[in-house]
Amino acid sequence: MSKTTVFEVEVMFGDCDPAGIVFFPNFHKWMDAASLHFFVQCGVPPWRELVKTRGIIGTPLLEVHTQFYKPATYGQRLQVHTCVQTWRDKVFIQHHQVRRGEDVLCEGRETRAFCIRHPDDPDRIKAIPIPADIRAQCGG
Ligand SMILES: CC(C)(COP(=O)(O)OP(=O)(O)OC[C@H]1O[C@@H](n2cnc3c(N)ncnc32)[C@H](O)[C@@H]1OP(=O)(O)O)[C@@H](O)C(=O)NCCC(=O)NCCSC(=O)c1ccc(O)cc1
Repeated sequence: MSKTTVFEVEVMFGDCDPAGIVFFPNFHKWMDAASLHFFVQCGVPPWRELVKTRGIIGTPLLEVHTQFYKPATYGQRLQVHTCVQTWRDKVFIQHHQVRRGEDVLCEGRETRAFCIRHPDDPDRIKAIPIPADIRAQCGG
């Protein structure tokens, strides 16, 4: 079963719209930060190391689905609970639940892939089969 990690966020005034509620792209920014935090917490080296040792540039996003249930505002502390819901051959679905204590504010499901630079074209990237050792580190 996948590990679950928790990434803490303190909402700042500048994260909010004029009505004082968090502007939605910020939830996606925090989910992306929580995604990398998940792998680092599982013992996977950060991408700047993996690119040098294995050519892996990171886990770009292929698809995202998010539902928003309750708003948040500045001065609040949020927790992003992250796990990998599904592992396929080349892609995985990472699930993020953004909570304020017991309250669930929103949930996102991101489809991501481990990618390298395309061997034939430096402007493109290419998904690789999910490395078995990384999957095992994440409890997959
Ligand atoms: C990811 C790709 C390289 C995959 O292309 P290919 O290498 O040719 O892969 P394939 O077409 O063989 O597909 C591989 C798998 O991906 C799946 N796939 C491919 N595209 C998609 C999309 N768009 N949605 C869902 N699933 C997809 C496909 O179904 C295959 O799944 P399995 O059958 O289960 O294996 C290419 O689709 C691409 O370049 N997409 C654009 C990625 C992008 O620009 N994302 C947004 C910005 S990057 C970003 O936000 C980021 C975050 C974190 C980081 O660490 C790095 C970057």
